[in-house]
Amino acid sequence: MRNLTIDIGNTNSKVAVFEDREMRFHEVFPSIDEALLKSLITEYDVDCAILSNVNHAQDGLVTFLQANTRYIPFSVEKNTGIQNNYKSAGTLGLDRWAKLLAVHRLYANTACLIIDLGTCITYDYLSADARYDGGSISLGIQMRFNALAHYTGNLPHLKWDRNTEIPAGTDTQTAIISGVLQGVASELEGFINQKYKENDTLKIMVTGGDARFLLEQFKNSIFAPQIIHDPYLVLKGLNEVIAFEYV
Ligand SMILES: Nc1ncnc2c1ncn2[C@@H]1O[C@H](COP(=O)(O)OP(=O)(O)OP(=O)(O)O)[C@@H](O)[C@H]1O
Ligand SMILES: CC(C)(CO)[C@@H](O)C(=O)NCCC(=O)O
Ligand SMILES: [K+]
Repeated sequence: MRNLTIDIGNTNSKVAVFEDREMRFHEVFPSIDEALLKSLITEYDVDCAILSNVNHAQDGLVTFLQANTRYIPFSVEKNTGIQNNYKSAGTLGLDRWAKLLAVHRLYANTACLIIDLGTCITYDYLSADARYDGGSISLGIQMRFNALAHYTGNLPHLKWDRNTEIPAGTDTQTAIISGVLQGVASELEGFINQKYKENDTLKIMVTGGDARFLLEQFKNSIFAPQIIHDPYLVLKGLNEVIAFEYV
């Protein structure tokens, strides 16, 4: 069975086609429209489709998928066996839920801290016995640069270059870069350490457009061997909903 999985984020949209659990196609787009979906559905002879959208609603896309595929509505009701204790399950981001479903399948019986460095940075912990009690939502890297410029009179707007090392703050420009990047690095270390102290065998699953920042910062840390980079966690989780029910 060929499944079209779609992850509409706040910056980019990610699309993948799976044949059962094998990924056949993957691409990142600034946005997606019916023409794009139509070409994918035809080219890959898609059977089922599933969508997570944490951006503004795009009802047209849903209507299109309903008409042209076997469309599977995604919600937290689609559950492969996680005990979900999030108190506002109805407002839990579906991208976060999809990642939990993915690690539940990929690393069953293993405690996982999922860190997504996207538009926002999110932290979600799934215990070895598949209990989810929630996590944290924090500002993304570029968003921090944007906010410093937006809420001040004197700070310039900097577009983050992903290759920059954390500088010493010796002038306005480097002071901002240092504050943002060292701030994120310290935050990541704090969240990881907190969980690592509870369980030093946990896996640290890293995803999102800025994942490489974490990989680079912690490549020599004690928990480096436990870090796993998986850019496709949301899409794999979406596919798992279909694979679990229909394969
Ligand atoms: N206007 C913007 N606001 C926030 N981040 C931006 C913006 N433009 C580019 N970015 C970059 O994109 C990153 C997030 O998007 P990216 O696609 O790389 O990750 P993502 O995991 O797909 O995010 P999302 O799923 O939230 O769209 C940001 O951290 C930043 O580096
Ligand atoms: C936190 C984001 C923006 C991360 O993409 C998304 O998961 C979302 O919109 N969540 C809704 C709030 C919540 O997860 O409780
Ligand atoms: K909002």
